[in-house]
Amino acid sequence: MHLQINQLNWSVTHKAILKNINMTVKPGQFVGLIGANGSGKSSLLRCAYRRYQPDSGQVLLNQVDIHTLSAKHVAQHVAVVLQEIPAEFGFTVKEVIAMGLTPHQGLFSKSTTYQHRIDDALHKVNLTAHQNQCFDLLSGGEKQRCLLARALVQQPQLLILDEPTNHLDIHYQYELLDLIASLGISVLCTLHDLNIAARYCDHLYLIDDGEIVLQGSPNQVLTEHTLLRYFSMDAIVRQHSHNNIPDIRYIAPVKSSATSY
Ligand SMILES: Nc1ncnc2c1ncn2[C@@H]1O[C@H](COP(=O)(O)OP(=O)(O)OP(=O)(O)O)[C@@H](O)[C@H]1O
Repeated sequence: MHLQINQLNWSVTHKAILKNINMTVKPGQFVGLIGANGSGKSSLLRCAYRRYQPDSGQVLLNQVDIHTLSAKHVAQHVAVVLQEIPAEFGFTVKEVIAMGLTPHQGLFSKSTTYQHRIDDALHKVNLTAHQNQCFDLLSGGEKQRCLLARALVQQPQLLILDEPTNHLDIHYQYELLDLIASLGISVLCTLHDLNIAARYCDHLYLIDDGEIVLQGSPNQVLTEHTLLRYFSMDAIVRQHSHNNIPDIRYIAPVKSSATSY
């Protein structure tokens, strides 16, 4: 799926949050959106999956304006995993995952395909043993994996993820991103861990105060200069010898007006 964002602006109570955003996610591309806290990453994702209506500009899915498409049509092609984990669901893990099939109901309900998709997603996120447990009783990381499984059963062509590694231990951070990368679908994903962004993303967009200020390959974007200027971090950036991607070693935060104690 091809996602194109053109000259998008979005504001809240006259405060501009997103300013003239241009962005492309090509079919099969894993695109990372990085930036400091409050820079506009989640807001941009919300515009991308049509939760927010921009003041101006366009979000195009395969060249069609997303706001001319039905919610059901969008949900059949785009799956979203957010940072916020629902507090009180009252459903079992399996039931939560089955909710991902709602946009396809009628096509798959009660069929073996329906069951197979759920079983496959449970297996992929290693939650088969928890399938009949109440979602509310899962750990934070297990909830995160369950919500990813709910997105996987949708079999989306575009996956939008807001900090998918939140709550995950280091093993599951890598395992889940390996899984997402192996799907071969278009991915737009916010990430705070820049070494993980370097490893998994084909292309990065760096947002600062609502504006895209840099874009390119991880090697082009993740430089010592970028880390100092946009993240106020002194760091040494080398290249991994085996895969040529940036390897960031942080030294110390640089005190700025935003980080005065
Ligand atoms: N609905 C809203 N009403 C008012 N302000 C908002 C709203 N949504 C976002 N903002 C503001 O827009 C700015 C960007 O917020 P956003 O959540 O997009 O940042 P972010 O880059 O995702 O941050 P973080 O890394 O901390 O998750 C923040 O200053 C936030 O307070």
